[in-house]
Parts: sequence; C-alpha cells; structure tokens
Amino acid sequence: MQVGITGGIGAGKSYICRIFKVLGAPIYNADIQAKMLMREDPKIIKEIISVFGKDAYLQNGMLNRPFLARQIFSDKRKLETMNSIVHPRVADHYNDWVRIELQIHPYVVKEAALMFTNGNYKKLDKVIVVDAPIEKRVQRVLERDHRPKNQIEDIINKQQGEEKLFNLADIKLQNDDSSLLIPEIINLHRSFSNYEILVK
Ligand SMILES: CC(C)(COP(=O)(O)OP(=O)(O)OC[C@H]1O[C@@H](n2cnc3c(N)ncnc32)[C@H](O)[C@@H]1O)[C@@H](O)C(=O)NCCC(=O)NCCS
Ligand SMILES: Nc1ncnc2c1ncn2[C@@H]1O[C@H](COP(=O)(O)OP(=O)(O)OP(=O)(O)O)[C@@H](O)[C@H]1O
Repeated sequence: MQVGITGGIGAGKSYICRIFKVLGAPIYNADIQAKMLMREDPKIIKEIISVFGKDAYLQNGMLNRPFLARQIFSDKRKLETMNSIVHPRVADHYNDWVRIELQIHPYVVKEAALMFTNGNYKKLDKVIVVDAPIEKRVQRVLERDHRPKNQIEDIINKQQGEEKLFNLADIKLQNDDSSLLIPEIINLHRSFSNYEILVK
C-alpha cells in the first residue's frame, strides 16, 4: 500500500512522518530526494546550470539553496521550469524505491509538498493532508529555518493551487495541538498495515 502525506509549508508533514518512521514505516521524503538528485544527477545539474547559471551550485558542488530559493519562490515561471526539470526524475526515483520497499513492508509513506496539482495522488492508495493554522505554520518555519518572512509568504502563495485541492485527500490531520496526534497515527498505522488483507 502507498500512503501520501502532503500539506503546506510548516504544516508538520515531516513531524508526522517521524512518528510513522518510529512505527516502522519506510518514508520517502520528496524534498530530500529532489535535493539529492539535483546534487548528483549530471543531466539535472546541466539543466539547472543552463537555466539558473553557475551560482546554482557552491564551489564544493552543494546546492546553493538560498540562491535557488530566492529565484524560484519569487517567480512563478522559474518555479515551473525547476519543477519540469526535477519532478519527472523524482517520480522515476520514487517508483524504483517503492518497488523494493513494498517487497518487505506492508505500506510506505511518501511525503511531498505537491501531490494534487501534478496528479501524483492518483497513484497512491490513501492521501493524508496535514493542516494547521497559518500563523502557527509561519511561526514554526521562522523557528526552524533561517528564511525571511516574505519568502515564507511567497511559498505559501505558490502552494495555493495545491491547497485548493486538499478536499481530494482521504484523511485530514489537524496538527494544531488541539488533539493527540500519536494515538491517531498509531490507528492509521494499524489500518495501513492490514490494508492489503482487508482489500483482498
Ligand atoms: C529551492 C530549494 C533548493 C530551496 O531549498 P530550501 O532547503 O531552502 O527549502 P525547502 O526545500 O525546505 O523548501 C521550503 C518550502 O518550500 C516547499 N517547496 C519546495 N519546492 C517546492 C515547489 N517546487 N513547489 C512548491 N513548494 C515547494 C517545501 O515543501 C517547503 O515547504 C528547494 O526547495 C528545491 O530544490 N525546490 C525545487 C525542487 C522541488 O520541487 N522540491 C520539492 C519536492 S519534489
Ligand atoms: N505538533 C507539533 N509539536 C511541536 N512541534 C511541531 C509540531 N508539528 C511540527 N512541529 C515543528 O514545526 C516545524 C515545521 O514542521 P515540519 O518540518 O514537520 O513541517 P513540514 O510540513 O514538513 O514543512 P515543509 O513543507 O517546510 O517541509 C518543525 O520544526 C517541527 O519540528
């Protein structure tokens, strides 16, 4: 079974994935894997340099994340170009990963900020949307990242199309401290672990 976890910036996707991980589920973090491919895949590196210039990488070959973040989160066209370079490769990489993981685990969790606008949710058996009040999300990201507040607002703006489709999710988790998350996640873990048996 393939479970997706999505939600806007700072909603708590990674926080919830850490709990699924403790319960034994393999987690695919699309943000992290995208960065790995952007650093290691020669074809992607070439395309990124041709669009964004040599400043896209630091001298040691690492991604120049603040530079790229300034470029793509303030310019819709550049964001779309970046998506078209990176997302197809992430999709292939995820497909290779999931084939192996599902041989040994009853379910996997894919964490990604984008899942509905690109149609990826259709390949997943269940999708969880994590949500929290906007002020809380901004506050969490201000504490987590060294990111200017206006960039957080830009990102929220760029993710609006995705948020409009959150009603397509199967499960909604409110991560606003108003309810206990861990028992809810343990229940989901139990039902996902038995999903194939119940469906068959
Ligand atoms: C520009 C980059 C290098 C900035 O890295 P940085 O560590 O500063 O930010 P981080 O990756 O944590 O992203 C910040 C927030 O923006 C969101 N975000 C990242 N990429 C996108 C995107 N293409 N569309 C919408 N939201 C995005 C993240 O989910 C997160 O909420 C990085 O975000 C990136 O490479 N993005 C493009 C690749 C991509 O689409 N990744 C998302 C998963 S496929
Ligand atoms: N319920 C919670 N209690 C305490 N801290 C939390 C909770 N949920 C999230 N956080 C913290 O808030 C910050 C943002 O959460 P997290 O990184 O999981 O969000 P995200 O949805 O994965 O964000 P992004 O889209 O930016 O990757 C993190 O520092 C995380 O540890």
